[in-house]
Amino acid sequence: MLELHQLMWRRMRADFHLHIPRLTIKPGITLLVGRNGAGKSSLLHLLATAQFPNEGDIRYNGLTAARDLPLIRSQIGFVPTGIELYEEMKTEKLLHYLAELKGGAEAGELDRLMDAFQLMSFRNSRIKSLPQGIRQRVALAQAWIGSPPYIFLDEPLNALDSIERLRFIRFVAAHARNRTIVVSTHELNEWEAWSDRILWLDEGALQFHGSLQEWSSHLPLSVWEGTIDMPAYRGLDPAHILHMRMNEQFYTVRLLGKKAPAPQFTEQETTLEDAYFIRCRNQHSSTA
Ligand SMILES: Nc1ncnc2c1ncn2[C@@H]1O[C@H](COP(=O)(O)OP(=O)(O)OP(=O)(O)O)[C@@H](O)[C@H]1O
Repeated sequence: MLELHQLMWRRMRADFHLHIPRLTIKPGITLLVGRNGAGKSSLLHLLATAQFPNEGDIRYNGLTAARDLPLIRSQIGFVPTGIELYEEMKTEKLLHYLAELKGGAEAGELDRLMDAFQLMSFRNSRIKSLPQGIRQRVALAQAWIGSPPYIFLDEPLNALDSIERLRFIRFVAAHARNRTIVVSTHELNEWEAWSDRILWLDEGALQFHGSLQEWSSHLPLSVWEGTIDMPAYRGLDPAHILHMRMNEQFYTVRLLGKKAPAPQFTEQETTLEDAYFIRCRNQHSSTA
């Protein structure tokens, strides 16, 4: 469990600060969402002790960086975006080296990780020769060395193909028990079936933290789907349209609204991404 108390961090030479008065992140998968520049990477760097807050602290099951930094770091797996790997090293050598830095791996652990991340056929390839998606898999695999109880992943699906994305999400979900995993992502729908909670940041401030069900409940707009002709389609507010598919002269539309735009529209289940659009719109219109 992670507890944040009066956390304040100011980015040097930038007009940005992250301020979270109080937050408890429980074990399971927490999705960290927000617009570009909201502070997701900043928060992950703080959680991973790659940065330290200017004020306040983070407790890792009661441990604090001020007293217990090496112990905390030994319990963290972190994948930042744009992670730099040792280009000249071969995959297996790199994982062994990183394992040594973390205090060593258990017998067979690196083979199991290379197997889980489909890296066996690249074990003797130099990092610099690997395609982007394979490098990302090496970056993801290293975070699990030592089976750490805290895992922080910054946009981990970047560069992975669809099959690898699903395989990775499944792997994370299978290893989420008794682990606190925080994943920054713009792919809410891909994580929807596998996650426990959402944490939404905007301009460095916490906007929401709760279950997926709470995230998608009590929203000011609903989601509707129906088929209409071109004149009716032209009358819709484009800002409310989520999807549109044209078949001959008719349009099948999925959109946001307080009520159905026409009688043939039916209310749809609100996905995590729909709820994100609704919440962002609502916040924007209330602050405009
Ligand atoms: N290297 C940097 N130098 C200066 N300012 C930066 C740097 N990286 C980020 N920032 C600024 O810090 C703030 C927070 O950025 P951060 O990267 O934490 O946001 P984010 O939510 O992760 O965004 P994204 O979704 O684009 O990755 C933003 O105002 C951003 O412009």
